[in-house]
This record gives sequence, C-alpha cells and structure tokens, in this order.
Amino acid sequence: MNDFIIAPSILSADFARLGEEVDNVLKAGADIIHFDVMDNHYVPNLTIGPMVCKALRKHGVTAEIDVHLMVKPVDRMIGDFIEAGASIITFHPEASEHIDRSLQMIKDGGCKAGLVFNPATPLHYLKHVLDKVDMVLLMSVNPGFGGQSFIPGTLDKLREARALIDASGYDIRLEVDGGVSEKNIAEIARAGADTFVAGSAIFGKEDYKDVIDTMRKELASVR
Ligand SMILES: O=C(CO)[C@@H](O)[C@H](O)COP(=O)(O)O
Ligand SMILES: [Fe+2]
Repeated sequence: MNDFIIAPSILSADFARLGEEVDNVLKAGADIIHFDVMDNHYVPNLTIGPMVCKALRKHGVTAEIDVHLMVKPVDRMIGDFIEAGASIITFHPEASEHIDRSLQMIKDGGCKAGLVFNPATPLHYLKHVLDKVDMVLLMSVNPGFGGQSFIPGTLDKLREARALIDASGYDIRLEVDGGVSEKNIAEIARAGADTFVAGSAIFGKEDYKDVIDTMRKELASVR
C-alpha cells in the first residue's frame, strides 16, 4: 500500500452505475474505496448499507473498502458490514454507548477499526483505546453531505492528532474527510494526514486519473 492513501468517497459517484464507477476510480489509481453510511438519524441524510458493500464484492472489487459509519446505534451495523466484506470500519464515538466494545467487535471480525471525530469533537476519546485503533479519521466538514468546504481549523487538529499518534508508538493511520481536493491536499498532508478521502473533487471531474495524478504530484512535494 502507498505511503499516502487516496480514498475516493462513492457518495459523489453515480449510484446508477456504482460498480463501473468503482472500477473506473480504482483503474485511475485510487488505493481504497471510502463508503459513507448515513441513517437519517445520526446525520440528516440517508445513503447505502451492507447490501451495497456485498454487491461491490460480488461485482469483483478486491480493493479495501473503508466503511464510514454515520449511524446510531453503531453496534447493530458492525456485524452486517463484516459479513458484507468491509475492510476498515470507522464510527463516531458519540454514536456508540460503549466505544471499547464497538472497536473490539470490529477487530474480532477481522477488520481494521477506527474512530471518527467531528470538527467539534475532542480527541480525548482516543486516549484509552489507542491499542484498538488502526485509523483516526478527522472530519473536516460536519458529516452528512458531500461537496462542503474544508474547515481550516482541521489543520491544527491534524497536527494534534499526528503528535498523539506518533507519541503512542502504534501503527495508526490518520485520515481526513471533507472538502479535500488537489488544491489543498499538500497542505493537509503537511499537517500530518496520510489518508485522504475525496468525493466531489474526484467524481465531479470527467477524468478521474487526471485528478488522482495531480493529487499524487502534490503529495510528492510533501515527502
Ligand atoms: O463522510 C462524508 C460526509 O459526511 C464524506 O466522506 C463526503 O462524502 C466527502 O465528500 P467531499 O467533501 O469530498 O465532496
Ligand atoms: Fe466519509
């Protein structure tokens, strides 16, 4: 896997041609697929569930599927996504009654586990579960919709999260989600992110390879 991971969010893909869209974006150089699950309860939008994840696997997708759960309660969905072929499952700490248990359920199912932090959610939820976390995802927009603008304060939070992860000694990826594009990806990487979710910036363009190549060129200037 690349040092920097580009994870297109299929929220901005054409759902009527989802299998083809995923194939195309992977062929264009994406590393993994970001899969946004919204329940119209934890967030004010409704998207896709485990059946769609399973369908992508059946279609032949072998890349990692990074499932971002924006649902409450969380635990009921974890088993279904493990069974559906998820590779990484992340959830928001406010949406789980028992964060340690939810993380353990994901790990027991053989998936990588992660916590997602909304722009105003403090990082302290991490402190006692660092050993169970493979991914820290910082939201750089309020969750619920694609196509929003990157909240600049996320850069400081990324620096804080990077320091915390490095000090922990654990192998934890730092992902950022919301308003990421070829224009700001280098600055975001310099703040400490290594995994980049981008929905509208990729699927909003005709040529996915061109955007992903530009993102990689920008990232190459960072390291
Ligand atoms: O989780 C979410 C939104 O809640 C994201 O994954 C969005 O889908 C990102 O879309 P862009 O901001 O990149 O358009
Ligand atoms: Fe997401």
